[in-house]
Amino acid sequence: MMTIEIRTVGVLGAGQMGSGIAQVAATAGYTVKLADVDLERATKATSKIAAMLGKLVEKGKLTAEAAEATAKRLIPVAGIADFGDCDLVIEAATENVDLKLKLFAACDAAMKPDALLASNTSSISVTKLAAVTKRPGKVLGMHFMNPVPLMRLVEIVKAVQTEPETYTTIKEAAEKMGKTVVTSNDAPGFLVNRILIPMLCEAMFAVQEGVGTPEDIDTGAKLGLNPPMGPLELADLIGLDTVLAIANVLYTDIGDTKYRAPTLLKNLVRAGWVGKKGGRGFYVYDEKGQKVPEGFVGTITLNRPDKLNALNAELVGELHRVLAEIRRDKDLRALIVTGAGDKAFAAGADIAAMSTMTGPEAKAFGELGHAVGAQMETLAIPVIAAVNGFALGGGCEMALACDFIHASTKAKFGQPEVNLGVIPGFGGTNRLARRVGIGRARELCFTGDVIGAEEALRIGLVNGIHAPEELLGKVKEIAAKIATKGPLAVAQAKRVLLRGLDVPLPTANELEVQAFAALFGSEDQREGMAAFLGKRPANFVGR
Ligand SMILES: CCCCCCCCCCCCCC(=O)CC(=O)SCCNC(=O)CCNC(=O)[C@H](O)C(C)(C)COP(=O)(O)OP(=O)(O)OC[C@H]1O[C@@H](n2cnc3c(N)ncnc32)[C@H](O)[C@@H]1OP(=O)(O)O
Ligand SMILES: NC(=O)C1=CN([C@@H]2O[C@H](COP(=O)(O)OP(=O)(O)OC[C@H]3O[C@@H](n4cnc5c(N)ncnc54)[C@H](O)[C@@H]3O)[C@@H](O)[C@H]2O)C=CC1
Repeated sequence: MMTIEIRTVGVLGAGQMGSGIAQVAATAGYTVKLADVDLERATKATSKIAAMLGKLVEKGKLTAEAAEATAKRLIPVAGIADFGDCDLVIEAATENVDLKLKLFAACDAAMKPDALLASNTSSISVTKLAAVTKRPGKVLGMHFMNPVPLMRLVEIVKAVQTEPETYTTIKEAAEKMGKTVVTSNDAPGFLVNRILIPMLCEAMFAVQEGVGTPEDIDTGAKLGLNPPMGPLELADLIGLDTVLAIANVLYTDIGDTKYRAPTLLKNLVRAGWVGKKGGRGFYVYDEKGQKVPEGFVGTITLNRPDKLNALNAELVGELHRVLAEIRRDKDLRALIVTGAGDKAFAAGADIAAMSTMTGPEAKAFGELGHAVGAQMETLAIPVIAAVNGFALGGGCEMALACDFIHASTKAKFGQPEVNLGVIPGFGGTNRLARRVGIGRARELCFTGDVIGAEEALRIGLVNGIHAPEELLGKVKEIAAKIATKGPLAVAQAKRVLLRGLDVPLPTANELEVQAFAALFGSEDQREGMAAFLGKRPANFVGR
């Protein structure tokens, strides 16, 4: 029986696997139609693939002409209805049996009768998928490995119904994409995941039972068994939702409790911590997908929400103590300050407590506030204010003592002390003037006006504004990014930027050059430059 010649390939699902499959198929010379839940996602993925091809050109691994020709062969489409002229469709949507059954039926209806239909599923029965189509003989599994452009294997899974010609044609297509093929019959997990997933789950059980930390388990596996990644790093890369889905298929279809998923895995997925693609799993990742060691970012929450986190002696004294502890912590690389509740960062110094103060008492309180501000400014690590609501009076001043501020769109800022017959006593005059300029600082301090987040952004009081529910996540991302940089370098940058504000420019430049030179010879300087030259991420130790 003649089989179809493959010229146009449809890829359904433009996530990490679908994008990789589209890239290798287009590189192999196929015209590729890429679809996801909508055209926007498919277009975004296509642009990402084009950027990836650009990087290969920069690295000399692909010619500019080849990259351009490959990018031209990639066409984002709105959905399955556009697969009518495809000779092969490879489904790479989320690992969910009901979804895949639905997508297979829809693809079958849209595709021409002689076209082939493959699934990149990691575990779901291909026989079951074939059975919902009118072309069961033309269906099979085409299981690529992650990351697709780098991994050489494709596991072809024969459904019970798969015709020999379908297998041969797909094997040739996989080989044209530069892959080596192994063949599996249709059984839960096929060959590779039957072996891999129990191993990943066993590593998770070890964490769950407190046998070892994720870091020790991964290091043990890497150095003791020699795979390029540890099992928990690999689980994060695959996607914990995908690992859970595969584990569930193995457990349900084989029926042996040894395949059950660990509660820890279920909980991480419930929390939305699905691994590298979601920014957090067993490890935390920055937006470039680089691992951020945990424990490097600390958070202080001003916690008196019933009084809008107003600063009383107890709260400020506690802050003083905690900051002193943080100064001694050699592991922290960034600190976030935020307010409890959804209404305030801090609505100022406690007015009830201040109302009975004498001049000398007020002086002592002001000095305590300034001591806290100086503690934050002179910490070696950056301090970021996540302003989630009112930041008035002492609250605004506390945010100003942080290195920079991000705010929720609901945040409000002001120095309303003149309404109480006093002036800011915690740095609100001078730090505000340095942040937004003397004219704006004067106006805010003289009028007591309260401004919204947009205006605060416009005048440079805050660096960014975010939806309230996204604020802390965004600030954590920034802090996590800082935590991946050289801690000594960040500390020197913070020191020079602060001290340089108060001295003439030539002196500030001298400070800079001294700090620049002082970093040479540090382990971090050697590591940072060696990592760049070795084309690998740097692993800074803060020495
Ligand atoms: C003991 C002294 C402190 C020692 C620490 C040292 C710190 C550093 C010393 C430096 C001294 C100088 C600091 C400084 O620059 C001076 C100031 O900060 S003066 C204060 C400036 N802030 C304000 O004027 C804001 C006052 N608050 C408001 O205007 C409103 O609360 C606000 C518009 C923010 C919100 O209004 P609304 O939504 O209607 O909420 P409520 O008003 O009902 O507030 C709920 C609850 O919280 C209490 N509260 C709010 N702000 C303060 C405050 N600053 N002090 C004390 N209590 C506050 C409010 O009274 C309500 O409490 P209930 O018990 O429910 O009535
Ligand atoms: N992540 C991995 O390491 C590997 C995953 N696989 C398999 O590849 C498939 C995809 O996995 P990933 O790319 O990792 O997941 P992913 O979460 O990165 O991508 C899934 C994509 O499917 C899309 N999608 C969901 N519903 C859809 C619908 N109705 N129509 C069109 N698109 C839809 C999503 O929008 C998303 O872009 C799964 O079957 C998985 O088991 C196979 C090998 C390795």
